[in-house]
Amino acid sequence: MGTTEDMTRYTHGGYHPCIVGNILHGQSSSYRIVHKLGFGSYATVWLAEMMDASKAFVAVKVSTADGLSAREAESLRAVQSEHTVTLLDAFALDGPNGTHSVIVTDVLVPVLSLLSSHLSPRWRKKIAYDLVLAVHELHESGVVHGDLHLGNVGITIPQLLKEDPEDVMQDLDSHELTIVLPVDPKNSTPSLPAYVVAPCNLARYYGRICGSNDTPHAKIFDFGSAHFAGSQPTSFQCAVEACAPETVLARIVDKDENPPIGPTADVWALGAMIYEIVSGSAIFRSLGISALLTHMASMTGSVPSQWQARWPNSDSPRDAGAWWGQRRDHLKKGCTDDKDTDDLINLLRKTLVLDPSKRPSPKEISRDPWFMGIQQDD
Ligand SMILES: Nc1ncnc2c1ncn2[C@@H]1O[C@H](COP(=O)(O)OP(=O)(O)OP(=O)(O)O)[C@@H](O)[C@H]1O
Repeated sequence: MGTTEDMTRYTHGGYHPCIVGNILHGQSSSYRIVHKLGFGSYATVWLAEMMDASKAFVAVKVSTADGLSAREAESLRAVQSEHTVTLLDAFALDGPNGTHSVIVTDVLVPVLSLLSSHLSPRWRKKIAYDLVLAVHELHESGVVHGDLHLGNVGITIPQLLKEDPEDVMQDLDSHELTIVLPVDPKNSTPSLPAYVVAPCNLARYYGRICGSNDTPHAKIFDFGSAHFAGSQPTSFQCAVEACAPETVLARIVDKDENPPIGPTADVWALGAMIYEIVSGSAIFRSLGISALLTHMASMTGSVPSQWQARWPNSDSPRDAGAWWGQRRDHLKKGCTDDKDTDDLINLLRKTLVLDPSKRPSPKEISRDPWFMGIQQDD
């Protein structure tokens, strides 16, 4: 993905042409757009100031006008917990490209933008623990996230509410704007914004005002693929680094365009996220989805009997102990000592199990010895 969204998506059914200074009128307040936070396939996300006495900063996610994100607010309402992004407002916005679902939430610092910096093992473990609790709470509410990966995890930044809004704006990067000027004036259309804005670097701001000594508090966002257990998501998304084997099998071998995604796929993703939080890199780095099955079998050692006929090279000999042994040093860099590393590998091998019915529940994961010490903080 580039640093700004794909311009061709500013069309009917696509992105809303937001620019800095726009005011959006919600149900509980109005919001003045002051900067860009990010963008995805289904939305642009903006830093906005509430236009009330609080002048609080919020994140405003303006979805594409294809209706695919219409259920995000509904799922979020069902799961509100301290480990999911806080829903502050939800409303519809009519514009030149159609009707967009808008949700307003608290501002989070994307965790991926922080992982490369020096972070203590305890910091990493606390993030992992928050995610386990998040998935437990989601499943208790009957909701499956359906697209869990570290790109959808952020750290809260309560300091943002305490700082003077003018100081915050001064401390954030200045706006990097690219003018949108069609070569042929006849192609000018209200579907396009006057300019596109590069997202601000919230991680740098966070590093400056919070530092890495703070105890982090992680939350999950992007509920665009969330659905009630037993139903289907409106859109299929699967991040290669956290996609469950049953989903890969259905997609690649059975050619199912919209495979069912259940709670156990969230648990697989949890294992993949914990690996990445500690080691700093994804468990199946730089692989395409079609290569995943072979690597998953090497990691686990064998393929469940019910899948053997459909799994590529299912009967090749494999040594899962050697697979984990090769990654031990890498994982140890994010752990406190040898025991901590061994406990982590035990937890990962218990969680990243091919057969979905044999994976532990998030509650069981939260009681794992690797989390001892962190559990007592809660
Ligand atoms: N609450 C938030 N606080 C800060 N930044 C956010 C917040 N929500 C989203 N973002 C930023 O905007 C980006 C896009 O958001 P999101 O993932 O919700 O959109 P999407 O279109 O549903 O994405 P995808 O293509 O992954 O489905 C995120 O990667 C993140 O950088």
